Amino acid sequence: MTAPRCLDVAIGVILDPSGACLVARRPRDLPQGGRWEFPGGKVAPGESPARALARELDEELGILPRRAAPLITVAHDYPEGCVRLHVFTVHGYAGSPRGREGQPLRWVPVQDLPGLEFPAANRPILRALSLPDRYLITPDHPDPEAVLRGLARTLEKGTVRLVQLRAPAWTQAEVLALAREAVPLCHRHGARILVNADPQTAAAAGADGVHLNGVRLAQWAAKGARPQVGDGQLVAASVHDADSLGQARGLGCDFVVISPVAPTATHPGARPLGWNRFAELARAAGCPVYALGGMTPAHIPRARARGGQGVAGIRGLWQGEGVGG
Ligand SMILES: Nc1nc2c([nH]c(=O)n2[C@H]2C[C@H](O)[C@@H](COP(=O)(O)OP(=O)(O)OP(=O)(O)O)O2)c(=O)[nH]1
Ligand SMILES: [Mg+2]
Repeated sequence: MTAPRCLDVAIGVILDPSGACLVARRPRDLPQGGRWEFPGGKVAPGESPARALARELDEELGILPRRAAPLITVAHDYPEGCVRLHVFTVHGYAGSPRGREGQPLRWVPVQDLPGLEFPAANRPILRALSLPDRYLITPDHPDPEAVLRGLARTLEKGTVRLVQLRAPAWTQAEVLALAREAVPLCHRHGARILVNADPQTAAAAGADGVHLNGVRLAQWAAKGARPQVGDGQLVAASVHDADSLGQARGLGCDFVVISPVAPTATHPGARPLGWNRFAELARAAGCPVYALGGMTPAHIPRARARGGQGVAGIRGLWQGEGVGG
């Protein structure tokens, strides 16, 4: 038996230059009624999601999108059926939005969106809006001072806002000591930092979340429990195939890193997945995904065009010593 098809829906996250976003309230008598939503609606047979977006924004708001870019695609099972949301950010449009179907509209700063009640399927959309297009992973260097110097130099450039502290060769106590210095350094630069460690170490360091490597991901998946992190804290994971992606989905990870997409000097023996496989896994992820393995900022458009949030990397994003080879 084939699985029932999902209902395809095109959605626009309409942003103004101040960083506010347009939301509408769904009529009470519809599925998910009374909740806030991003304007959009069902993709008609034979229509592309981008065309459906333009038609729906005209029907619902009387505007024509000028600059729309894919943000994320998420599938979600509601009791009444499965929906697949094709989400675009809209940065420019013709006309001025009004609720043509009588629906109340509001402009809300993006950082305040989590305070509104949205349909359950929207959680990954809010996550994607809160995450940057690159995720720096610190190099595996034997000298903690060199890691901190390189991290400071990288953060000073102002392009990195999300960091994974990764020191696989170190003891738990050494990772904690380094994390206690790296966390305030990142926060001073307005960046968030996840520690690749057990959740207690990440919490003890005051980090913004935990990054699960493949082994920890499998352990937590076997327990069937998402690691306990504080409210608003992130849980991320490293994924290499459909099995580990399924584990991350099961734990409700906030985002994942998929690798290796291209050949990488860090793991010279690993067979690259390639961009097509990356795109397939990204579509199935149900959360934002970063491409890792041979990535530089120049690959961000390619990653985004394939459903990714952006790129993750050591060499390609690091501004200090400590990256050999
Ligand atoms: N528009 C929109 N729909 C969402 C969001 N989140 C979410 O789960 N959905 C679901 C609810 C519905 O099952 C489906 C969208 O259907 P819709 O009611 O907007 O469709 P439509 O505009 O074509 O409406 P209609 O012509 O059938 O009245 O997607 C969201 O943020 N915006
Ligand atoms: Mg609609």
